[in-house]
Amino acid sequence: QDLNSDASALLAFISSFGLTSVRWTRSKDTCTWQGITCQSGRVTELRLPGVGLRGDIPQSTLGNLTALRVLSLRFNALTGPIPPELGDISTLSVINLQRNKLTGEIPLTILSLPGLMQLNLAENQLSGLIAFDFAKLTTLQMLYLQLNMFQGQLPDLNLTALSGFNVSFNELSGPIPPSLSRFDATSFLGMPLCGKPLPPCKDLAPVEPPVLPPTAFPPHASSSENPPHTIKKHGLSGGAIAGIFIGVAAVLLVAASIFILVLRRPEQSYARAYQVESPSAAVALRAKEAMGSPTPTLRGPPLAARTAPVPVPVVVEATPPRAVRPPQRDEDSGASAPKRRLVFFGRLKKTYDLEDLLRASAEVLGKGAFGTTYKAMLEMGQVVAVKRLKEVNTPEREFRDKITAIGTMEHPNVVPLRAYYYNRDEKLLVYDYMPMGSLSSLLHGNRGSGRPPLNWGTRSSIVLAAAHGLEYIHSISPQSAHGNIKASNILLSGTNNSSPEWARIADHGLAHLVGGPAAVPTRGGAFYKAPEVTDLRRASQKSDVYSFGVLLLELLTGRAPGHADGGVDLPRWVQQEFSDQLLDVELLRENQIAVQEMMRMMQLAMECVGLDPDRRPTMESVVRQIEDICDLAKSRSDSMGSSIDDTGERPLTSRSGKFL
Ligand SMILES: Nc1ncnc2c1ncn2[C@@H]1O[C@H](COP(=O)(O)OP(=O)(O)OP(=O)(O)O)[C@@H](O)[C@H]1O
Repeated sequence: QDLNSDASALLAFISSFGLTSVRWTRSKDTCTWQGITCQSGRVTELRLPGVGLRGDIPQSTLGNLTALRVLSLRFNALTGPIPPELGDISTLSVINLQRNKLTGEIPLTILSLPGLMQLNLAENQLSGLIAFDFAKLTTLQMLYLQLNMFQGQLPDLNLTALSGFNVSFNELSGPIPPSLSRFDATSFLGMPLCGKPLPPCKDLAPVEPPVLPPTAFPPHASSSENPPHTIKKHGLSGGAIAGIFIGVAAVLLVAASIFILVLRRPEQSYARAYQVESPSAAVALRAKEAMGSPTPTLRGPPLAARTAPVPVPVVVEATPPRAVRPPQRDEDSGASAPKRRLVFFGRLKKTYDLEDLLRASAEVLGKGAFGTTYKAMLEMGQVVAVKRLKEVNTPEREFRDKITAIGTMEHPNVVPLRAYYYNRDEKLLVYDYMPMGSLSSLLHGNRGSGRPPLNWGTRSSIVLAAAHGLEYIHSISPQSAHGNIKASNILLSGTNNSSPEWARIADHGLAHLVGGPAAVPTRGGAFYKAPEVTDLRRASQKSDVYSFGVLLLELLTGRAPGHADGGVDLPRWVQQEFSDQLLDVELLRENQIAVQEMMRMMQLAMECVGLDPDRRPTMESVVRQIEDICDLAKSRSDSMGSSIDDTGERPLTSRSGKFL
């Protein structure tokens, strides 16, 4: 077999889909075709992510590509079964069919591939058992099967090379076998599984805490919510109940809380993204989002970033040495070449391009009102945050003008937009990655599980930084407003809170950029919204001030808005009971002077959340007032002349050093 027979197989494959955006023709060298890589005169890689392939994968085509190493047809609309003939391609090391509509079982032939390293079949409609034959794939490094309909129990797969694994949101049940217990809880979400890293299968066994996603969402603020449907209490044996009833109750409580922490986020995320109420409904509807567009997903193991509340690995592609590719760009997604460029802002040297982005390792950080945000790790080591916008109804010209205005903003407390990509089907925004995640996860994440309290000095320095950022946005023009100020849009750049840049505002300008129904707040965003705002696009500077006031109240009370005191909104709750009793328990260790500062800050917050927009202060005034309050703290700490205050914590004003 040779390149000619490879070309025939490829043409037979593509022609079965009828009209596609893929233009392969015999008149050009096969190795220059879109998505094709050759080595030693054979086709070794076939990558056509998100090109709109619709229909069954044809039989007797791909099987003839006998030198193929990488097959990536992710993000298409492929239906029918996975062709068993893939198992005949003994050279295959990467198969990525993520997010299609494939049905049936995984062919056993694939499980005999001698050098398979990455298998990503996530987000399909595959069913059947997860066969014990997986154990034969001794070279397998990544196995992603999440969001399918696999049933039965997990087999004991002693795959020592496996470093990425996810079976979340299938129909599996029973114990997690010991060989898979080294993966964290996020690999097993949404199903009645038990055993490490989830709570043990027997209720009376001691509860081992699962490995929590580092920023698993919170805490006390959400305890009133219904637990996910997978949380089940099992019956207890009679003797044990008699003996240790109280102990068991406590253990169950802890287990349930841990479960809520682990499971709540992904459920929220999927459910929110698909506007449904449960993961299973989300599974059913997710195909809606699956059509046709390339996503920055890529290679390498998913990393557990602190900022990734939902570390669902979206990806996988090649680790094998890549062949030298022809100098073509953007071939993966099939749109016209001239427009397929990242447009960069600012003076920073351009060190990557769209293709690098598409090939980077990616991990979902979360889904918001405007789309999904990914952490992308570029091959050259750089890490960026990529927001993939959904439902942009703004005409191209207007989009480019608005995004340019956002891109030219420059302030130490505003997350810089570095580049964007625009075509009809896909809009990507590239931001600096903020490694410490959001204020929301810092404030609410892992509460009660032993994380150090977030002291007043740290909180006030975040408030001041965010206020500076918002003041800057408002200074651009009288109409310039953020429109979506909330704790998950305040991001932290590192652990050094003495750096003026350490807290920054994200998502600036997006409410105005994205037209249509997407301009609806998410993740509690509604609870930060000023009462006069019905559409985020109509947000004003005064409505930003309102949202900022809610944020202040959140930092002071430690309560996420919308959940305070059984669902009462924060401004009303604080107005009713304005007192230091409302301060976050984590702040109770602070001394009396600090409490006075907090109460001044609470007063300022209440002015910000006044119902009459005209009577709310400007951000300029808010900044001055916060500076006043912080200065008070400074003089107090100076007069104490010690680096450790009488609470045993760092002085309030030492806005320096590490906060954790
Ligand atoms: N530049 C970034 N660096 C690190 N994390 C980020 C970055 N941008 C966003 N994130 C995180 O990614 C997650 C998803 O963000 P995204 O902006 O898509 O949604 P959101 O903030 O939850 O909602 P909304 O779209 O309403 O703002 C959030 O947890 C956010 O803190």
